[in-house]
Amino acid sequence: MFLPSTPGKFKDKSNGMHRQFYRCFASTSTMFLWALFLVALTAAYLSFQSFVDSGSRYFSTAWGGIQWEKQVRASAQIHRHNGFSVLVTGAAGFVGSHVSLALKKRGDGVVGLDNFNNYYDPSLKRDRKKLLNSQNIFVVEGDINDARMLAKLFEIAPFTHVMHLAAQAGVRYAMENPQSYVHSNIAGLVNVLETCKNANPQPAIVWASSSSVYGLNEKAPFSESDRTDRPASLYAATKKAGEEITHTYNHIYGLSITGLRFFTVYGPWGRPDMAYFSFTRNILQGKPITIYRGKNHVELARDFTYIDDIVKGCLGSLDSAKKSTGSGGKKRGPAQYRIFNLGNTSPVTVPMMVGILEKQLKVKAKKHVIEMPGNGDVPFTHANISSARREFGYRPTTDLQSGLRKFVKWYLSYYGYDHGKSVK
Ligand SMILES: O=C(O)[C@H]1O[C@H](OP(=O)(O)OP(=O)(O)OC[C@H]2O[C@@H](n3ccc(=O)[nH]c3=O)[C@H](O)[C@@H]2O)[C@H](O)[C@@H](O)[C@@H]1O
Repeated sequence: MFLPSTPGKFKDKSNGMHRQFYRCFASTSTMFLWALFLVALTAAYLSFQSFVDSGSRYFSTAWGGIQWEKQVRASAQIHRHNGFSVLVTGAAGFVGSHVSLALKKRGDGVVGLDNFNNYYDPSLKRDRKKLLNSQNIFVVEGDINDARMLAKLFEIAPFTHVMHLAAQAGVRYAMENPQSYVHSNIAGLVNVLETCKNANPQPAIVWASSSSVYGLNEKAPFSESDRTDRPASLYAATKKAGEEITHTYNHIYGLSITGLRFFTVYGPWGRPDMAYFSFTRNILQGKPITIYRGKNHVELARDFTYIDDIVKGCLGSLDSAKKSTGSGGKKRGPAQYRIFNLGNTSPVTVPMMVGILEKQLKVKAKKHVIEMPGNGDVPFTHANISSARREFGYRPTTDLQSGLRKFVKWYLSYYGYDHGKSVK
């Protein structure tokens, strides 16, 4: 039975209606029907609630519950004077795991977040997670597109900083799976920013852009003020879009933002999809490697940057980041917006990189040299790092030879000479 919401109208109805109403309730069968209706209503409500509560299932991850909240809270705990509480997205990733460990080591609170997707062998991510767990860093299994989960994290732990490293990486894979770049690097980024903008207090955000935003830029070395409007891959385009998107959140909501353009980061616990890593595996397995070459037989070159130098750059960025000025979605004044190159400043050609690997692995590579396919690659990268040096004393100290030595040592201890065969 529908009861009008306006009492006046209800009163205007005749007395007959009151009698009808009474008779209706007096009948036992009607009462039984009412009871059934109420039971059905309650059941429907409860199942709707449980559907809403299990929203995270949509992202095929598990989060929530008292135990989970306890772990988040403990992990976010700060253990040094004036320390930070940092949410690290992509914490089971290459850069994310290293940055998380470094922050924890100096006494900052760290909560990791990762969706453990299978872009590359997830068992490597699981092992990185184990490493973080052994240092009392809790890694939440969740997706940056899950707004409810992110809001919950901020409710439990008022993070001072967000180190946003979760992304769909890789330049050439963008041709195979373009949507994954939009999903993580655009939609996911916006979701992280939305959460940060609504947080009270708002955290300062440091996030990973990419050297690939320089695209077809030919002026070397690359400076932050150089053109970045000619990306050569969808990956680069999504990172460039991220720079514009973060700018709007800085402008409208007063979020403090620092974007870091990483230059081909390598090292222990690295990404198996990257050339130095897959070359190592193939060389050890006696399989051929494909070396791309530019037009007119020009060798490709990269400003390979060792992971420890990148970690120093990330921590320097966090330490020099000013506070966000807004709160609860409202801007209170202008906030800091920065972009830095984090490179090594000394590009090395790909054949030279292969030569270093051959020496350290003591195995000759079976090289297959082909013209660079039109797949989004750029011929060379070279960072000008004077901005980061000025701002927080960024000074890379590891050359490719020493860095690859450390990588090879790790690779052999992790996979062994033969285990490489079972790796994807
Ligand atoms: O600097 C960056 O911002 C980017 O660095 C790397 O991208 P890339 O420099 O292309 O790194 P690799 O995929 O390891 O390639 C390194 C070089 O090896 C070459 N290469 C790659 C693969 C291959 O089979 N053969 C080959 O010659 C590439 O053309 C490139 O010149 C990362 O994969 C990106 O996620 C990151 O954003």
